[in-house]
Amino acid sequence: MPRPVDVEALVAGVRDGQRAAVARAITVVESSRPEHRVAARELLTALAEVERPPATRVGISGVPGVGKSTFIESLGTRLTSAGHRVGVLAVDPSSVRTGGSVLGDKTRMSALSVDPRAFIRPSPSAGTLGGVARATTQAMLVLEAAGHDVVLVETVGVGQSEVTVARMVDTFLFLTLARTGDQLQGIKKGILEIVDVVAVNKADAHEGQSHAADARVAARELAGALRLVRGHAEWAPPVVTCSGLTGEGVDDVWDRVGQHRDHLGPDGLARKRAEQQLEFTWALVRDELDQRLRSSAGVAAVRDDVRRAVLSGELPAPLAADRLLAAYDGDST
Ligand SMILES: Nc1nc2c(ncn2[C@@H]2O[C@H](COP(=O)(O)OP(=O)(O)OP(=O)(O)O)[C@@H](O)[C@H]2O)c(=O)[nH]1
Repeated sequence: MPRPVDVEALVAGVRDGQRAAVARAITVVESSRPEHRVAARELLTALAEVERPPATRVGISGVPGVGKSTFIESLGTRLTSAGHRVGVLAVDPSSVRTGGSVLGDKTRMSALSVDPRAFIRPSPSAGTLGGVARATTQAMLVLEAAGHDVVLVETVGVGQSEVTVARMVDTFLFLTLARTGDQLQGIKKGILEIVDVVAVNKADAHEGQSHAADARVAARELAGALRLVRGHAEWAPPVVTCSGLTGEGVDDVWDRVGQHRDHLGPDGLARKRAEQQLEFTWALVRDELDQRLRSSAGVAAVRDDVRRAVLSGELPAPLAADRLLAAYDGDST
């Protein structure tokens, strides 16, 4: 039997920043159990009333191996030493498929995971990217109500995960590595359109040689490429170099995040967040519709027939789509 949720006690615990309450509250808001959904709504409504200045929400992305965990460990411990309270969340679309949670792995952030001023939560595996995004957005609200003034959301560049994260944060930071030749190789064009700050990581001595100069060349090339892609946009994303391992340049990266925030200003930030809420609303609706389509009895009844007819060339795709949609509509009316 699941424990019943004492929403009032949970709200009080979260408000006091008690770790156990924060962890439990996140479990409740992430849960898809019907009894939790009711508690989650009550909880989120009550937490929304906790007055806190808006936290700094930063998305951090980069390919596997770019050094995200090491960077977050370095940045996070600097921030907590400076008096901040830091929450780390993760959006890992691969956990949707495997049911496992990879990102936000505490063992890879050994100092931050035992830091009393930090709270790390791995990616939920909530069924779909939309489900993960919903869970993470709500976890972010819990962390903020608990007094975390910085929330870092880590993601890898799989599928739509970067765009999803960019839509839930104030500033999107992309970590990359210096490459010889084409700096853009391996960077999805879409990334350049959504980044606010870029950092060329591992700008240190490794494999027996210094990579700081390569990183600076890479940063210059990337800055040029960004100017081409973004044109004369209001904000020209800065490209800096850093090393999560030695900590060099990490403060500079954070300064750039701060500059981006200053550039938005309080009104810009409020507008951005309001627009994100609207986009998120529709993303949730699309996600839910997709789920309903998959579980529709009407669609299930005609699916095999339609499949056979399309494969044999009997039924053109637009007509096939109409048939599936009619079956779905029949289901929902
Ligand atoms: N030289 C150097 N190596 C680094 C740096 N940051 C991370 N590494 C190394 O790069 C490897 C990957 O680091 P992680 O921090 O686990 O990277 P990640 O991007 O979180 O990795 P994934 O789990 O694969 O997504 C590890 O072997 C780190 O020791 C850095 O700034 N400089």
